[in-house]
Amino acid sequence: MPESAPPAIVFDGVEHAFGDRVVLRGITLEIPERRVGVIGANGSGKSTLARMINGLVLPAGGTVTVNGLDVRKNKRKVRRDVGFIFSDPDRQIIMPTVAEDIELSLSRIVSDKAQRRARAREVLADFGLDGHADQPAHQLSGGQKQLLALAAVMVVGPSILVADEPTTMLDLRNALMLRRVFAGLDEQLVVLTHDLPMLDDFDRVIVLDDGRVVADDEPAPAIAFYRNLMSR
Ligand SMILES: Nc1ncnc2c1ncn2[C@@H]1O[C@H](COP(=O)(O)OP(=O)(O)OP(=O)(O)O)[C@@H](O)[C@H]1O
Repeated sequence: MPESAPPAIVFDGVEHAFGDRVVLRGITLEIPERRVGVIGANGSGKSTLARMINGLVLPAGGTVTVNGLDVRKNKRKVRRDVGFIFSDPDRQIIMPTVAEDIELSLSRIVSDKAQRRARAREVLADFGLDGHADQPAHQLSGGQKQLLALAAVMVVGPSILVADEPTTMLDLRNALMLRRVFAGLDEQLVVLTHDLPMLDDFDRVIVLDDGRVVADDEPAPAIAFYRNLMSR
């Protein structure tokens, strides 16, 4: 990213509540870093914060800006720029077969069917799923489904990827595989996770507690702060 580019993600005085429950309290953050982790106790507001980056949740107060665009006013454009991976890939996989799922994503950007089919095969190979193209998607293992969901999101070329607890369903081998895939991505990555070692080589880790940023640092000090907070 050129030094003059504005931070890709900006939260400015963001507040949010669901009914009476206040979930985010005055969040102000500029996030230009490429790999950012967000950690915090259950219910601390991580998912709500992450969903604001692609307009799945709009802030009740303050603004969220992505690639210079106010998310509230540019939801469609921002949705194209921000890929979102849910922790449960079954929420994301739509089509019966693995290849068809990728082809459906591609239909947003490639109009020719034969081109979509060829591109889907390439993408499946990139994500270690070649050989599964014609398999029913529901027959994949949890880790393979996670990879398919990721491939279907990445294939449309988002500039930012937000992943909400991407390793919760994965065994150690697949968690490590996902880490390798993430490490190889050029896109900006925001990961919400309870899998703390995953963040060791990230650029920045943000700690949320009860809707506030309570630490924001390099991984080692931020994770140490969080461990201390949770053991109190
Ligand atoms: N759609 C909703 N309607 C009502 N309350 C909600 C909604 N989404 C989240 N909440 C509440 O907001 C609070 C923060 O939830 P959020 O999912 O952002 O936390 P989190 O830090 O991601 O938690 P976890 O680690 O358990 O996933 C919780 O108390 C939750 O019950």
